[in-house]
Amino acid sequence: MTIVSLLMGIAASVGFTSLMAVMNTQKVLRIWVASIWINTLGITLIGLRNHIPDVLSIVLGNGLLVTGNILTLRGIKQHLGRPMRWRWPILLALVYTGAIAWFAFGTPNLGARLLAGSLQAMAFNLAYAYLLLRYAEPDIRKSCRIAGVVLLVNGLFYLVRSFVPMNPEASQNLMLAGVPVAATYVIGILTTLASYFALLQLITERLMVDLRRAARTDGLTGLLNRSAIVAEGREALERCQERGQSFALMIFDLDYFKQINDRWGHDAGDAVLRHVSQQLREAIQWPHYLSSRYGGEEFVVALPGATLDQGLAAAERLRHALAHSHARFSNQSIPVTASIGVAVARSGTRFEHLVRQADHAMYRSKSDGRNGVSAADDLGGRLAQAGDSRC
Ligand SMILES: Nc1nc2c(ncn2[C@@H]2O[C@H](COP(=O)(O)OP(=O)(O)OP(=O)(O)O)[C@@H](O)[C@H]2O)c(=O)[nH]1
Repeated sequence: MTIVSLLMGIAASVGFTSLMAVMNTQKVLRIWVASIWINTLGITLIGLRNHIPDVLSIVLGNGLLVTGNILTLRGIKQHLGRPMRWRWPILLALVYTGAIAWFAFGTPNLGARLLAGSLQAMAFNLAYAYLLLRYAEPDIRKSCRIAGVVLLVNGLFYLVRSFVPMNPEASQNLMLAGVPVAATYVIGILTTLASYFALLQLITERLMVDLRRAARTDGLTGLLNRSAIVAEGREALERCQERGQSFALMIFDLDYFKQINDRWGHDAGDAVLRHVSQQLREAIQWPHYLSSRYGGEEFVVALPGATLDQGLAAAERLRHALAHSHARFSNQSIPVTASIGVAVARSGTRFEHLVRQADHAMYRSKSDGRNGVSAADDLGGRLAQAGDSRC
């Protein structure tokens, strides 16, 4: 059984390590790989009981097992985006290792050591399960629920194990502890295997969420990309039309952006695009809006539920914020303005048509001197024009 545990530990450690090479964006995997290797080393030392000094086998072996559990806890907390408070786990580890040492050398008692081992494993597994079931974010909830249940079962298994009677003849030798204790070790191998699979599927779902997010996000600004705003904008527009709500859309294009690139360089241009996206996030002030980088220096913002006046007000806030803030790049201060067009959906308007209407309005802002806001043609023409164009 010791050999089976050891082989399983090595196989899991090697498997997780090779996964880490492929999924190198998943930082939490490194923590779990370390925890699995440490657990495997702990099991190996305990298994070598008759070949190495007791202090290495019993004390260090158990100390490594509890250290591995602390690292697993750290990984789960990181996975859930929660801070780790080290004090309690470390205190528990010290008390546990001290108790093991006491029941090995002070008052030798194999039964007490097995009980302490079961209780610490139970405490950690129940803590993992609680965290996963209680704090999962919605987009990774499915894997957290499955893993939470697996680890809960693992924790309950260790609770039951703490009541399993030991062969009184066993003295201090775990290998003679009797069939019921041996059976719990076999079941323990299976539940540990299940918990490794649970960790794996946590990582897999997180990876899928990250990939889905990357596929809909513009890498430079973190806003939605063009295909995502079209898909999500269409859905939002349909929902508003079904509920009889209005829906405003603004499109804006930075003014003379080519000159920024030519004068300060392409990296400075990128810094300006990031600055614009930051100003956009602060200025829009509308619930559930969708914002995107639609093309090179062109942005689209959808405002579900907004009327034309509300869309124009948001556009003017943004225009003003941009015109009165400079992007910073390498100690340089780069001025930037935008020309904005706003359109509002009529019943039956399609999203692409709304974008075209807003686009026409935006070009009117351009031809009227830039750094301004215009409403789509059938909505009253140009409404605002700031006089402080930077060029
Ligand atoms: N730095 C940087 N530049 C980009 C990016 N995407 C597009 N551009 C540049 O954006 C510039 C757009 O230039 P134009 O279409 O002439 O527009 P403009 O200079 O803003 O002039 P107006 O729109 O008429 O005010 C081009 O020089 C593109 O190379 C990007 O991701 N980063």
